[in-house]
Amino acid sequence: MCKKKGSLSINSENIFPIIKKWLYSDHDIFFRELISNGCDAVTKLNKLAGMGEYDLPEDHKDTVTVIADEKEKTLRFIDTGIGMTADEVEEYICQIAFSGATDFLEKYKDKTNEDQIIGHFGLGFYSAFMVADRVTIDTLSYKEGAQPVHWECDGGTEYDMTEGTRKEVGTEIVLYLNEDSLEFAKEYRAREVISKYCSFMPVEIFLFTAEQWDKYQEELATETVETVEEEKPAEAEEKAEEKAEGEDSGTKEDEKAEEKKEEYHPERVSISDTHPLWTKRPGDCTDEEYKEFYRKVFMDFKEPLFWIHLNMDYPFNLKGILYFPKINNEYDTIEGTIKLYNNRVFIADNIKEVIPEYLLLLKGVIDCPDLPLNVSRSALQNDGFVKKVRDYITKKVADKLNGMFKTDRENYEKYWDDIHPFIKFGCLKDEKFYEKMSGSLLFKNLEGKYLPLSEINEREDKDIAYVTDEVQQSQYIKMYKDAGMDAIYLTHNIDSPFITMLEQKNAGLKFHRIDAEIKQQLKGEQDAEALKDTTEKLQQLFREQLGNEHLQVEVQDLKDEKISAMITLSEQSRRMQEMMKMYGMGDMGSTENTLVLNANNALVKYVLENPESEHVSTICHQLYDLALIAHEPLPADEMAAFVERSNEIMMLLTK
Ligand SMILES: Nc1ncnc2c1ncn2[C@@H]1O[C@H](COP(=O)(O)OP(=O)(O)OP(=O)(O)O)[C@@H](O)[C@H]1O
Repeated sequence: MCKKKGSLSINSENIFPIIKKWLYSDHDIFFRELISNGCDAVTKLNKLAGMGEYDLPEDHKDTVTVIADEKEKTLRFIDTGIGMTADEVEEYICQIAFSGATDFLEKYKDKTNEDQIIGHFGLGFYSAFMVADRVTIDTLSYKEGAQPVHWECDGGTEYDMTEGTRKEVGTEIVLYLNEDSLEFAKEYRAREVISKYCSFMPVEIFLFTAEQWDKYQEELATETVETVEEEKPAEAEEKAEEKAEGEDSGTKEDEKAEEKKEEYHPERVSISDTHPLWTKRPGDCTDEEYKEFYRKVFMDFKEPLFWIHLNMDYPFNLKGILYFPKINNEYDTIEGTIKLYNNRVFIADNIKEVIPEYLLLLKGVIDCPDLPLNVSRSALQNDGFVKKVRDYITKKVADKLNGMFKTDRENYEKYWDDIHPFIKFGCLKDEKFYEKMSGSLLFKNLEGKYLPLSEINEREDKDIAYVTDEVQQSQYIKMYKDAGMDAIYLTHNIDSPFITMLEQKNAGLKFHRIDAEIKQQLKGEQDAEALKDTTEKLQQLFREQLGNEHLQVEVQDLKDEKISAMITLSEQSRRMQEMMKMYGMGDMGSTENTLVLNANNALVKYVLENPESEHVSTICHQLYDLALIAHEPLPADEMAAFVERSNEIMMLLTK
C-alpha cells in the first residue's frame, strides 16, 4: 500500500476544538463510542463467520480490551472484530464519520446545554478528539489478502495513512490524551466510566492497566508454551490424579497453586454482562435472578417489592425491568433511577421525555433500540413515537398493579404502604394512569384494613374523616373508636393534593381531617340552640382569661364526658392555610381555630358554675393548651408556660 496523506474536507476551520468544547460536560462518552464501535466490529465478524464467509482462528475470543496507561498518557482500545481495509478507513473514518460529525455539530452547535442531544449519538469515532490530541488506528481487515493499515491524525484537518504492522484481524485505536483529560488513564476512573456506559454491551469488555496487560501477555505466552510442550492429554490427567492424591499432604506445589488461585485479577473479569436479564424471556427468569440483577445494577441491598418485566417486539422494540423499591420509612426521599439503553448502550438516567415522571420513582432499566436518540430533548418530548413508548410503559405498570389487586390482594395490600406514594403521584400527573388505577386505590382505616375507593364511593355518607398524624390526633382517634366510627389514614405529603383531586373526580366524595369538625354521632341530645346561653358565657370567660378577644368558642354536648376541650379547624380553612404555607404566603396562625368545650365535662362545668373561683384562670389556660396540644405542637414559649403551669397545678394537689 502506498503512503497516503489526505485532508479531511470540512467547512469549518478546525472541527476538533469545537468537539472538545461543545461536549465539555460529559466528554467521557468517547469510551462508549469507541467501545461500542469495537463491539459492533466483533459482532459483524461473528455474523460473517456464521454465514461461512470467514473462518475464526481457533484461539479467537470476542473481546474489546481497553488498556489505560497512566505513564504514557494513552488509552488503547483493542477489538477482535472485523477490522478495516485502507479503503474502508478512508471511507468510514475519513469521509463518512467525519461528515457525520460535521453535520452533527452544524445542527446542534447553537443549542443550549439543556437541549443537548441525548447521548450525543452520531458523534462516533471523532468523540476521541474530545480528550486526545493525537489518535492512531491500527487495523487489519478479515478480508483475504488484506494489508494492515496505520492511520493517524493529530487533531488538525490532516491525516496520515501508511501500511501498518498489525498481525491479528481487528483494530487497535490509541488515544494520546491531552493534559486536561489525563484522569481517563487512571484505572479507577476508566473503570467507572466503562461500567456506566458499557455494562451490558454484547461483547466481553476488559480493562487493564499497562502493567497488568504486560503481565497478562507474559503469562499467556508462558502458558501457551507449557500446554504445547508438556501437557499431552494423558500426562495432564496423570498430573491431576497426583494432585488429588497429595491433597492433604500440602506440598509446595499445592501451596503455590493455591496462592495463584487466590490472586484475584479484576482486570480479567469482563466489565460487561453480555446476557443482561432483560434480554431473556420473562418465563425463563427466576425470582433470585431478578433480585440479583437489582442488587448489582442499583447497589441496593434492600429487596425490591416486585418487578415488571417489559418485553415488547411489536409495533416497537422495548425491553426492560422495572422494580418497585422498598421505601424504608415515610421520610425517605423517594428517588428512583431508570436507566435508559439503546441496544444495550447506556444513554442516560432518568430521561423524563421518555419515561413518565412518576415512574422515575421506580428503579429499572429500559432498552429501546428504536428510540430516535439523535434528536434534541425538546424534540423528543413532542415525538409521537416517544409518546407511544411512554403510554406503553404506563399501561404495563397499571396492568401489573391492577392484576395484583385482583388476583393477589394480600400482597398488594402488604405492598400498599410502600407503593401508594408512587401510585398517587402517577394519578396526579397522568389522567390516563388515574383512570386505569382508580379501581385499585386503597385507603387504610383505623383498624388497619384496606378499603378500596369503590367501596367508599358506594357509601351513603361519603364524608370521610382522615388522620394525618396518629400521635398528634390520638385524642380524636380514640373518640372515633369509642363511638364505633371509622376514619382512614392519609399520612403522606402527597395525600393532600391527592384527595383534592379525588374530590373533583368523584361526585359527593368529601374528606375532612379528623379534627375538622365534631360529627353528629359524637354528640348527645342537646343541640346548639339549647347550649347557646352556655356558649356565650363560656366564650366571654375564656376570651377574658386568655386575653384573646377573637377566640371562637363552641360548647358541645359530647357523649364522652372525659373530654374537656378540643380544637377544631374547618377543613376548608386548613387546606387554605396549607396552601398559603406551600406557596410561601405567610402563616395565618391559629386565628381560624375553634375551641370546643364539652358541656358534660366536670371541669368545664366547674368553670361555668364558679367563674369567680381563684383557679378559673389556671383551668382556662390549661384546658386551652391541652386542647391545642392535641391538635398541633405548641410553640416553644407556650410549651414552657404549659409545663410551668402544670407544675403549679400539681403543687396545688399537695396542699
Ligand atoms: N473498531 C472498529 N472496527 C471496525 N470498523 C470500525 C471501528 N470503528 C469504526 N469503524 C467504522 O467506522 C464507521 C464510523 O464510525 P463512527 O463511530 O464514527 O460512526 P458509527 O459507529 O457508524 O455511528 P455512531 O457511532 O454515530 O452510532 C463505523 O460505522 C465502522 O464502519
